[in-house]
Amino acid sequence: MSSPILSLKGLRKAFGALVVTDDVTLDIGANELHAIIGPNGAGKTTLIGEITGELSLDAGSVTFAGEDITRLPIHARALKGLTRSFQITQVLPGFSVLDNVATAAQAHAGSSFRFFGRVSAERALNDQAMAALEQVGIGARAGAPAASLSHGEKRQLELAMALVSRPKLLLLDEPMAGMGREETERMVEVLLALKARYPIVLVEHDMHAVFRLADRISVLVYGRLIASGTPETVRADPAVREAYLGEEEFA
Ligand SMILES: Nc1ncnc2c1ncn2[C@@H]1O[C@H](COP(=O)(O)OP(=O)(O)OP(=O)(O)O)[C@@H](O)[C@H]1O
Repeated sequence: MSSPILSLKGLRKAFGALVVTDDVTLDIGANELHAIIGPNGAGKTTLIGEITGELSLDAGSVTFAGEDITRLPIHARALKGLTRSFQITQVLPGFSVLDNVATAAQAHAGSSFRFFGRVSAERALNDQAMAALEQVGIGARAGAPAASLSHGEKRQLELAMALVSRPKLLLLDEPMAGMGREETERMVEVLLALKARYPIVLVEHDMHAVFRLADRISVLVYGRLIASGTPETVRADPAVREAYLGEEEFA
């Protein structure tokens, strides 16, 4: 692997007596979509929280784009391009889809537009927002109120809001959650296009989606990585098959 965009070394975290991250060491390549799978309660969301800085670690280190960020707070990590989408994004339902994304772009840009006039700054933010909406496949909905979007379109909007923060790595926690077949298929198509532009860490329960998207897969069980490798290796791994006993993707 060329030098990884993200390196996790010996991560450990316990909630009381419950060890939820148990000596996790993992490299995420600069050009890969890396899926993290595992049964309910395995510690996947916790691991994402440790990467973003929402959760503190008991031990271990996190290196991002060559820099040790273990002690950096969440907003400092976000500014460096470590971008989480889903579960924390605030969509403003009364605003249009475009305004939601433009507002997110402005929040990220901070004062960097201060040399522009107000009108050209607004135009630049709107152009950026429109480009992000096109990338996630809902450009045609730009003028609609966010409240009128379907569940699947809302997740696409959240993804567009993540894209305008100029991510160096996208962390996606269950982007297909609550979606029907068609919406899932649309999101898979969006992510297939995005993975050519961004490295992605994907936590997802939908195994069809995972196997279509992932370059590599890591499997967490009770906070421990039991396997990590290409989809073919992971699918054939006896320990993984045991953890996923009965699931058709591993049959
Ligand atoms: N703040 C907390 N305090 C105590 N226990 C917690 C806390 N957050 C998570 N846990 C526990 O840590 C374990 C891992 O939870 P986590 O949500 O990371 O799992 P997960 O793999 O993402 O699960 P799912 O697939 O169901 O979303 C679970 O047993 C959960 O109950």
